[in-house]
Amino acid sequence: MPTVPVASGIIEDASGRVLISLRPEGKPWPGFWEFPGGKVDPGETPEAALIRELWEELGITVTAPAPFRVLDYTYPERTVRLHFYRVRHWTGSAHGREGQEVRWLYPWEIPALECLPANLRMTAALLAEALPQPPLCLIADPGKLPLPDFRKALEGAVGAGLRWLVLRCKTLPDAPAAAVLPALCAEARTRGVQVYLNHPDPLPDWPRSGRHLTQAQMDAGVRPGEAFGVSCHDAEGLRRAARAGARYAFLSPLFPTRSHPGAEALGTQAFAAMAAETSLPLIALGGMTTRRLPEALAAGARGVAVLSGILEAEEPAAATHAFLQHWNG
Ligand SMILES: Nc1nc2c([nH]c(=O)n2[C@@H]2O[C@H](COP(=O)(O)OP(=O)(O)OP(=O)(O)O)[C@@H](O)[C@H]2O)c(=O)[nH]1
Ligand SMILES: [Mg+2]
Repeated sequence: MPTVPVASGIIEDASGRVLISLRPEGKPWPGFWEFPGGKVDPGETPEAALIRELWEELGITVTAPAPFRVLDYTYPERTVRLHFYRVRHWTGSAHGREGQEVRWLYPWEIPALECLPANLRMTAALLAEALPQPPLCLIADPGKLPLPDFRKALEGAVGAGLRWLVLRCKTLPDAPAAAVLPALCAEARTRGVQVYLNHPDPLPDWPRSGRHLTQAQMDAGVRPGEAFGVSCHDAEGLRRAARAGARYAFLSPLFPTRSHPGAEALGTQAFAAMAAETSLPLIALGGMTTRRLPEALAAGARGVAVLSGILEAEEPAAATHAFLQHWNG
């Protein structure tokens, strides 16, 4: 089966929204959303095809498209090689010139729609860009340590460059903790850390960047506009989180872990298979060590989450630093 080259544009406006369009009746995969574009003609470069297609389909004249990703995907009827470009400069007003519906959406609004299967990984790559950087998440559970030690561990991790915190309270915090934790969240945020709250209650007045939810909490309802991620353990959970509008998913346990000795680890193969079929950026959790971090990323994780590996380390700052070295070099 010959490979069909295709050029598609991730057209992005100044507010960060991207344009997607609905495939019309009469084409393969009608009713699925895609990034506008089309087949590269014989003798044409992908860039020239992109410029031509975006004029034909949207009535815009694109300048300086930037190559972003090249992905191959095999449909039952053909294999396509998708040349994705970032498009930030154009003239004209984009509209469905062929009668197709178009929408401007934030990247995290895309997974809720029915999109071409070849584009799932592309959408995950876009969403991954919006994650805290570096994408190392500390799951900080104040129930695991005496409060002063917890505070010291957090300070150490943030001082070492940690930029992503999930504050996990499995139960309502006791009075001393409840008096301290909101201030810890606020302080972390002033230091550039994104704080996601994982808590039995919505906790409306704690400073936060978003919420981290269990499946049950997600089902109970998400506040419109609030950023959230979800803990998932299988493909069905990932599909539900994507439909609900999650910005990322934890997928666990990737490796065997002391905290859940009974749970069977997914392993890298099952993890990779799920990563290939979700539009959410996956954060690998479970038994994570600095040695295993590259394996997790090779399996398709866009980041990793660590609990005891940092919080219960002798030196939380040194442990954080060791994980971050993977990104900071
Ligand atoms: N335009 C576009 N096509 C995509 C995307 N993802 C993806 O798998 N494809 C596949 O790439 C192939 C070419 O797309 P197309 O139908 O837009 O081609 P075209 O504009 O030249 O249409 P035409 O054949 O009616 O002239 C289709 O098999 C489509 O399923 C995407 O994001 N955008
Ligand atoms: Mg097209």
